[in-house]
Amino acid sequence: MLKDSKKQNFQWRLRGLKVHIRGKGPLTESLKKELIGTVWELTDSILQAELVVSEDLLDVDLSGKAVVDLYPFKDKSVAFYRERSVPFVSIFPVFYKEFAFSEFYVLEKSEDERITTFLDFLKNLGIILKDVSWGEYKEILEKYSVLLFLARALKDSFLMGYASHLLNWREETGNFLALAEKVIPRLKDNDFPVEHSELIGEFSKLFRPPVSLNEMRHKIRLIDFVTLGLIDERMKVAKRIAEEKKKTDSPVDLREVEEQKVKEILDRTSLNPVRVRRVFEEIMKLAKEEEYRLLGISKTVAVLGPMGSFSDEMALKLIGSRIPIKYCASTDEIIRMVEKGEADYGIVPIENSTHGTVIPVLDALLNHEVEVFGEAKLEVHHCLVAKRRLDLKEIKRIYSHPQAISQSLGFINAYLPHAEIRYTTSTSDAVNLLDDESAAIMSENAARMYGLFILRKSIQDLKEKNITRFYIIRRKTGKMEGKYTSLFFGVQDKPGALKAVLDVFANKGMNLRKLESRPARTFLGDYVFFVEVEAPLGKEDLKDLEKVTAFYKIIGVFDEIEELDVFE
Ligand SMILES: O=C(O)C(=O)C[C@]1(C(=O)O)C=C[C@@H](O)C=C1
Repeated sequence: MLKDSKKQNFQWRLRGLKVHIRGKGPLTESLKKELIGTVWELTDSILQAELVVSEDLLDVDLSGKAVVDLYPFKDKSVAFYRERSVPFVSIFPVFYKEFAFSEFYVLEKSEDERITTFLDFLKNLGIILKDVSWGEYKEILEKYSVLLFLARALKDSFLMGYASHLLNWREETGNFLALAEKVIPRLKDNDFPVEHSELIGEFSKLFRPPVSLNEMRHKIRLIDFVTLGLIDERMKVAKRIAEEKKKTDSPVDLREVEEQKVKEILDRTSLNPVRVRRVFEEIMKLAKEEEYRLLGISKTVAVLGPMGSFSDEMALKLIGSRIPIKYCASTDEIIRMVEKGEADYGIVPIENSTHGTVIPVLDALLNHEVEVFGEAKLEVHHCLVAKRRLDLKEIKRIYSHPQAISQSLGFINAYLPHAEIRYTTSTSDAVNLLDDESAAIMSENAARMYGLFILRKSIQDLKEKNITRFYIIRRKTGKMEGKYTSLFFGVQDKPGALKAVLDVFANKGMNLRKLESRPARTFLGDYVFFVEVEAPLGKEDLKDLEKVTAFYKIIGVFDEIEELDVFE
């Protein structure tokens, strides 16, 4: 127990062992530095062990003395004692005030009577001594860092600093002074409540196999506590990352980073990979929620990724920031995410002035429960890009999204007839496939973002009016506000059935902007129709539609929008 922490010479008693710290004058900054000690010098009487500490081992006169080495980075300290032929025992953990520990690991020891007496003394205190190899020691050090993080959860500021240090121990090895600088401010009050030591002592049991059911339950409780402390710590780091993201306007949600992380984790476990994945995905979800909250973002927007796709460009135009964007691998995934509530909004291309309707989007809108509540247009210019400067005739393959390929067919047929066309899930995704003999078609922005070489600009067939129209979707609300209505319908297989539906619109003076037919996927020749009507359909209109259709499904009533509010 620490008796007097304010005076220069202070001592405490732990399980009968009196520890005395030597020092002159008041507790100065330099003495505080010394408190980060590493060696205990064993005097004649073991009960008067004296702590002689220094941040620099070389300062200590060790002649004729035996030493208890407490320095955590033992490859340094053990070599030091060996070189000087000082009898020593190298133990872990640092039994500073945490003398409550019930286990000590002994890494190396000299044959010396004082050392033997000292170790016997520890044993008599009920402490278990375990000999460990260097490999085991490294593992223990890492586990110990987890333990110390618990101390952090307990708001013990000294151990808090030390714990964070230990987690970075590889980087910090050899930089003891820097460590001291970090930890010393935390020693300011010099107040180490002993309860913490005891609790930490409890936690040391984490490393001992539990025997009774009670012990096992206790151990699980402790592990949960430590896990929570670590998750909390993780959240703090994520929030700091969020601040960085704000500076660079980078998205919070980074699927590729997450996927890579999960892969590394799964490589290290033999547990059920599906469940382990779920655990970590949930933790990352928590981190993302915290990041969004911190950044004042309450809504997220799913678009086709990776960054640099035309959908990304559209989103940036509508939102003004990439922070709320979630990048998806396909338009189908976007629609599913919105349907499930995993993203508040989705931005999907519905048609292009050169290539026409984006069929996969149309089909997905029929099969999922989402609602279009806005539309927006983007002028699209394509560039031919490559990893290096290439002559067009050297290009063996061209990678891009089917829409971009189709919009640039004139150029491809004229200048790249020899090249093989390979489709990608988005224009920007082509960057992941490029090699030295291939080119991609993507936006100028994407090419710059990925540091690609622009071989030709504006290669799309329609030079001025290559425009893509996007639908902005959300989960179904049933609201019917806006100038336009999108709907699917089916009719009976009889003459004039389609005309009867079109007449409903014609008789009401409603112009049609778009008409498509899609296979109903029942029998050959069965179709579902899609129309965009230049009017908001009301209850009466729907009643009239019901009379002439086999079914209908409203996809949305909407207006053209210029911005999308994610701060609501
Ligand atoms: O690495 C980041 O950018 C983070 O914000 C951290 C984190 C995570 O929790 O692991 C969170 C969100 C990103 O989707 C990826 C990873």
